[in-house]
Amino acid sequence: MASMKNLSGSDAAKKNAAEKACELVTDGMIVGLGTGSTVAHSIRLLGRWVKEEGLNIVGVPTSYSTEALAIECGIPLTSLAASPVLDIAIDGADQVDASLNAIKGGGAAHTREKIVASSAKQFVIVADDKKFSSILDRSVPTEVLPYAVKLVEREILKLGGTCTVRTGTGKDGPIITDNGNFVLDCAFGQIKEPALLGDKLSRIPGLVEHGIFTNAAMVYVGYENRVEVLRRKM
Ligand SMILES: O=C(CO)[C@H](O)[C@H](O)COP(=O)(O)O
Repeated sequence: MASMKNLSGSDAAKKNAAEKACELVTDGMIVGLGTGSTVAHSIRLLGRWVKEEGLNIVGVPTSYSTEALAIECGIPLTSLAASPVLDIAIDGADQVDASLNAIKGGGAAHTREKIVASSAKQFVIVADDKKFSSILDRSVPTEVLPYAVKLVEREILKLGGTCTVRTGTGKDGPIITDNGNFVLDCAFGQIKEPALLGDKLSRIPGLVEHGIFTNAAMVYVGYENRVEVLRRKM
């Protein structure tokens, strides 16, 4: 079984990071809502603020699961078609380095996550300390048109990587993304130049999107009893 979600990390550390980042959200904002167990803590807290304190925000979800959670939490939603520029996007990550580069896509939502992150004036990552690494070396999730899988596999090999079609969500065969595509997890070993690798992946026909994110303005790293905030150097 090929699956990405093999990270531990304490829920308290995730919650600390996710809730601290909510302090960036103010009245009137359009907020990109990421996907995963860490940012779910942000969504629940924002929902409480909407219900109990009258916080006036609208969210743009990055997946069907986040849409359902946001609705359950009482956060009004809009779409990118109606609200193309977001004030902030908050999302989790699978691995992040000191230069604020990140690997995302453990939940197979990285295509919509990247669209939302890129539509925001400020993209903020929330992660527990286990996700922080001196160098990115996890597999890079890629979303791939089923029609193009063999071509993408060959191109990844040419780039020095190996890839596995992701399975393991309770259905036989490949998992299917919210956009109807496959996920190929691509291992490259240590990624010394994440932006360069990202550019090369973006040029492969049929590869819809990859999980290397290089546009975070801030990363909130949560520990059991504190939060460290990393800011992009200008
Ligand atoms: O990129 C993602 C989904 O595609 C998630 O943000 C990432 O996998 C982190 O998830 P979690 O907070 O559950 O560890």
